[in-house]
Amino acid sequence: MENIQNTKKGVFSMYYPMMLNIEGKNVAFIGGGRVAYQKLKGLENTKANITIISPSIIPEIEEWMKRHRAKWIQKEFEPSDIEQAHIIFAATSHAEVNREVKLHKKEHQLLLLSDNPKESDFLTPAVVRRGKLALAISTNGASPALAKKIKRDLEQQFAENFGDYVQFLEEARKMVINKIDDAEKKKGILVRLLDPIFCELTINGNIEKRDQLFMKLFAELR
Ligand SMILES: C[C@@]1(CC(=O)O)C2=NC(=C\c3[nH]c(c(CCC(=O)O)c3CC(=O)O)Cc3[nH]c(c(CC(=O)O)c3CCC(=O)O)/C=C3\N/C(=C\2)[C@@H](CCC(=O)O)[C@]3(C)CC(=O)O)/[C@H]1CCC(=O)O
Ligand SMILES: NC(=O)c1ccc[n+]([C@@H]2O[C@H](COP(=O)([O-])OP(=O)(O)OC[C@H]3O[C@@H](n4cnc5c(N)ncnc54)[C@H](O)[C@@H]3O)[C@@H](O)[C@H]2O)c1
Repeated sequence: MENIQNTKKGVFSMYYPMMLNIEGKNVAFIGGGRVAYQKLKGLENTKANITIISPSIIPEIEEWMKRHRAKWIQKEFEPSDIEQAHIIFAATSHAEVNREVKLHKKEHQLLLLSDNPKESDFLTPAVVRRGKLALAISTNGASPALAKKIKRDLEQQFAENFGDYVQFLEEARKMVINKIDDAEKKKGILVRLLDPIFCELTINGNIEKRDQLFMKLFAELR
């Protein structure tokens, strides 16, 4: 009940959403169980340097490592393991080990304690990805299960190939920006590209018709 009152008064700390480019950054996992696996999947295609420190890893992680680059060091946590890390996931089943990670991390390193959001520097939202579109859902830690449920709902709303539409918009935008100088005209075409017909034609695979329509619009409005 105390939390409900805090929320009403607006005194809880709000987390800040960001899209991080972590290519080449060192990400350390302490623990190689279910939670570590869930967070690892979220790092797919980020090109981060991932190291897992854990005496054992679950078979799912072993399988995952065949398709994605990550290094497993089979041992228990020691403070020297996180010296070079930019981001740390402490996901062991032992609260005291997680606490030790917190104790030894430096001020500038970002730590997630899987068993203690209040003591963490960040949390991980539920994410729906469709190509370059990312929809992140967070409850600020209030109800991870709700974040997951909303994710499932959104997965139904956004077709599997919705990323193709985002790709089309990116390419069309590049062309508009390269070929048109007038700011108002540019904006006009970019807004018209959001007409649902372009989305529908892309999702249904009518690419030729979509591109014809785009060229027609481009010729009319340029
Ligand atoms: C969304 C998602 C993303 C992801 O993991 O990638 C995510 N948790 C997911 C699922 C999930 N987690 C838990 C359940 C069981 C039901 C329940 O307990 O409610 C379920 C549901 C299930 O598994 O079905 C248990 C749980 N979670 C945390 C604690 C510790 C605590 O709160 O103290 C405990 C208790 C552990 C215990 O009892 O010991 C903490 C966190 N979990 C977060 C994220 C962060 C807040 C996100 C936000 O709300 O903004 C935060 C704060 C830190 C973090 O981990 O980042 C992912 C859905 C993934 C997907 O399917 O897409
Ligand atoms: N944040 C979340 O979304 C979430 C969800 C569920 C559970 N949890 C919490 O996360 C923690 C981990 O849960 P889990 O289901 O992944 O547990 P798990 O038992 O599947 O995995 C724990 C991992 O920690 C490793 N480990 C144990 N001691 C270690 C040490 N000294 N050094 C390095 N690694 C060590 C084990 O080898 C194992 O790989 C629990 O505290 C749980 O309460 C968090």
